[in-house]
Amino acid sequence: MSLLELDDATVRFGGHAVLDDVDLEVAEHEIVCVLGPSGSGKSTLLRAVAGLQPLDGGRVLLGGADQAGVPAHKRGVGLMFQDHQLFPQRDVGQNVAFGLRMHGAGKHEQAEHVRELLGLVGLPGAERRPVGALSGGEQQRVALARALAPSPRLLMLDEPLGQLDRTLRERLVVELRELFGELGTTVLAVTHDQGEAFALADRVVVMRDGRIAQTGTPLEVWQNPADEFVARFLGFDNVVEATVTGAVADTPWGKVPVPDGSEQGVCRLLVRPAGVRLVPAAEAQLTCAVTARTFRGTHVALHLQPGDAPRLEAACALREAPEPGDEVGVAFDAADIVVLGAGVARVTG
Ligand SMILES: Nc1ncnc2c1ncn2[C@@H]1O[C@H](COP(=O)(O)OP(=O)(O)OP(=O)(O)O)[C@@H](O)[C@H]1O
Repeated sequence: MSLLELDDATVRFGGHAVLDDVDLEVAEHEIVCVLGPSGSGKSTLLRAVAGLQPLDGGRVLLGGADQAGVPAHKRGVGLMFQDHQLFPQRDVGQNVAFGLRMHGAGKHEQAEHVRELLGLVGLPGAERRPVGALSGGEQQRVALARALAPSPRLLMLDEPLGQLDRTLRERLVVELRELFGELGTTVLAVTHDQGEAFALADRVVVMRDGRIAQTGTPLEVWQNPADEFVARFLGFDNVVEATVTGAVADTPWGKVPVPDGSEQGVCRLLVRPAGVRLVPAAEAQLTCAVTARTFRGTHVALHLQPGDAPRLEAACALREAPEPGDEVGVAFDAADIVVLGAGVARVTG
């Protein structure tokens, strides 16, 4: 049975549905990340589950029980917000113990549990440190320990690493995943950063205008974005109109191969940058001018201009990367080409 179930959940503000008939299930021990542009309804979804936002329609069930009328503090869910909301005048230990005191734990029991939690989040012995003297990453860990303290059956994180710098975020996200795995915590997190969602989640849910645009494992969503909106949200820009006949699509870039079993007819087509290969002129399907190249650490991103057809983004190894102004030959790989489902292209925020 699912630990959390949303059943046609709807929230309206001023007549506009900010959550629009949302169905979602989160299994016990699962880590689900809700991803979407600003304003797509991610925080509203969390608030509705937490009991901080009443529903205008549908149901939220926790452990199979309808939560209608159940106040936030009786739902057994933990919430951690972006801005940590620690109590600045209290020390680390008092902050972490806050939720325990609310649950009536004794002093000794509290101290023992706080010690354990601070060890878990990588801040052993930090009980007496003033919160104001901690770095952003340390504050984040304290906020996490505080949210975990009452052992919530569901932990909800709203942009948990939003304010931290990139290196710290990348490290913490790995630590969080390990920690949740060890503890068997069920997690529903929201973020607008796909890297964070993909690194943290067992399953991602992409939201658009209050609705779920796609759900799947990070790999499924990355490999097969459901539509143009999801593809563009993930940062893919090589999307054009095409007509698929058999194993070939007619595109503004010429004929490109598509995977076996692709839907036939007029469609939107995604060519992932990895599917644009630089080849010698004799093998080229298309000739392009290199207009820009950006070093991305693991690869080089190239902007290619093929005559008057739409610009193409390609990815290649540093040692093979041509210079801006060079002419290159291009061939396409079916494995990195996706026939997208119908969906109107628009990414906000
Ligand atoms: N209390 C409210 N009253 C009126 N409108 C609201 C209220 N709360 C949220 N909204 C609107 O609902 C929409 C969704 O907001 P929500 O905060 O859920 O989006 P989000 O995806 O979490 O965005 P962000 O990533 O910017 O936090 C936005 O258009 C927002 O302005």
